[in-house]
Amino acid sequence: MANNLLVSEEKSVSKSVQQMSIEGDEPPSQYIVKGNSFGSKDSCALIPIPIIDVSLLSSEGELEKLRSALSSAGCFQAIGHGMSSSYLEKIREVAKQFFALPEEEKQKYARAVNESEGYGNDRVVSDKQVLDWSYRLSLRVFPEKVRRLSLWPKIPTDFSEKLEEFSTKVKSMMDYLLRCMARSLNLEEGSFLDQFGEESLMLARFNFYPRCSRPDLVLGVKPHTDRSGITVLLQDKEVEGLQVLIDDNWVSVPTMPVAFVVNLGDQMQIMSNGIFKSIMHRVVTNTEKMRMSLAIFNEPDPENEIGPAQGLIDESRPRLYRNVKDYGHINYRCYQEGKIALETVKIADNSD
Ligand SMILES: O=C(O)CCC(=O)C(=O)O
Ligand SMILES: [Fe+2]
Repeated sequence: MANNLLVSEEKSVSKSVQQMSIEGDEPPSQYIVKGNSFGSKDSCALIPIPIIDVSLLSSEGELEKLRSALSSAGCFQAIGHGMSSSYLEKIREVAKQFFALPEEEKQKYARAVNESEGYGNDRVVSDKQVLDWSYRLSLRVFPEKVRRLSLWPKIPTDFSEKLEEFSTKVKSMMDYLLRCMARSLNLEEGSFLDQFGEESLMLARFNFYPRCSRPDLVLGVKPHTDRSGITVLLQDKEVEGLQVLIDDNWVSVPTMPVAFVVNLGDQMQIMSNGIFKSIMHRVVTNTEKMRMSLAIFNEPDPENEIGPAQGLIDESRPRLYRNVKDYGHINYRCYQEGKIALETVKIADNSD
C-alpha cells in the first residue's frame, strides 16, 4: 500500500460525536463512507441468525448446530446461558448511567492520546480513516493485574462491582463455549482453550451510538472482523444496529433482550484452521434513538504462540495459517497500514 501513510501521532477531531448529535449537525466529510448508502433496503431480513442454547450443548444435536453456525455464519445468538433478563437489564442500566453523566465527569476517564483504554472516540491513526459515529469506554478486565482502575468510573457507584461480576460470568461462559467448539470438531476439549493460557486477556468495550442525522452516509462502526478469540456482545434491548455479512448480504441481527450475540474472531479462525469464520460486521446508525452495546473480547495471552489445532491439519486440509504470537499487535499494525491482518498470517502456498 504505497500511498498509505503510517502515522504514529494520533490526530484529534474538532467536535465530538456527542456534541454533533445533540446539535443535529450534518456529519463532516471525515465520517462519510464514500460511494455507499446504508438504507434499510440493503439489509437482508431473510437470512436467519442461528440461535444456540448453551444449556443444551452437552447434546450432540446442539453441538452440531454450533459447528454449523460457526462454519457458515461465524456468529450466533446465545440463549440458555444462565443470566436472567433482569440481570442483563441491570448491566445495560449501569452502562447507560455512565454515558448519561455530564461530559466533564466522563472526561475524568478520558482515553489518553495513543492509548486504547478509557473513554472517548475512536483512535484516529490516519488522515484517510473514515470515522465511526460512536463513542466508547474501553477497559481491560483480565488478567486482574493489568486493570487500570483509575479509568473505571466511580459513578454509578456500583459500576466496578457490576463489571467485575459480569465479566467473570462471561469469562466462564466463553471458556465453556471454547471447550464446546473443540468438541464439535472432534478435538480434545482443551485444544482451543489451552492456547489462551492462564493469563488470557479480556477487554470490555461499552459502545454508545448517538442519533445521527444521516444514517444513509455514516456508520456507527465500519465493517471489520474482531481480532479476538471470540466476542460476546450484549446488544441494546430494543434498538437494532448490528449487521453481519453472510453470503455477501448485510443481515441485521435482531435484538433479543435475553440473548448474547457471539461473534467468532480472527484468532479462532486461525486456531480452527479456517473452519470457523471470523464474521465481518458493522453498525448502522439511526435518526430516532441512541443505541448502546457492551462487547467483551477474549484473547490468548500475547506471550503464547497460537496456531491451527493439530487435529485440524491433514492432507485434505493443509495448514492455512502460520503460528503467531501477539496477534493483537499484528492486527493493529495492519489496521494502520490498511492491510487485512488475517491475510498476512496466511500461508501463501495454500491460498486458493
Ligand atoms: O455495537 C455493536 O453491536 C458491535 C460493536 C462491535 O462490533 C465492536 O465493538 O467490535
Ligand atoms: Fe466488532
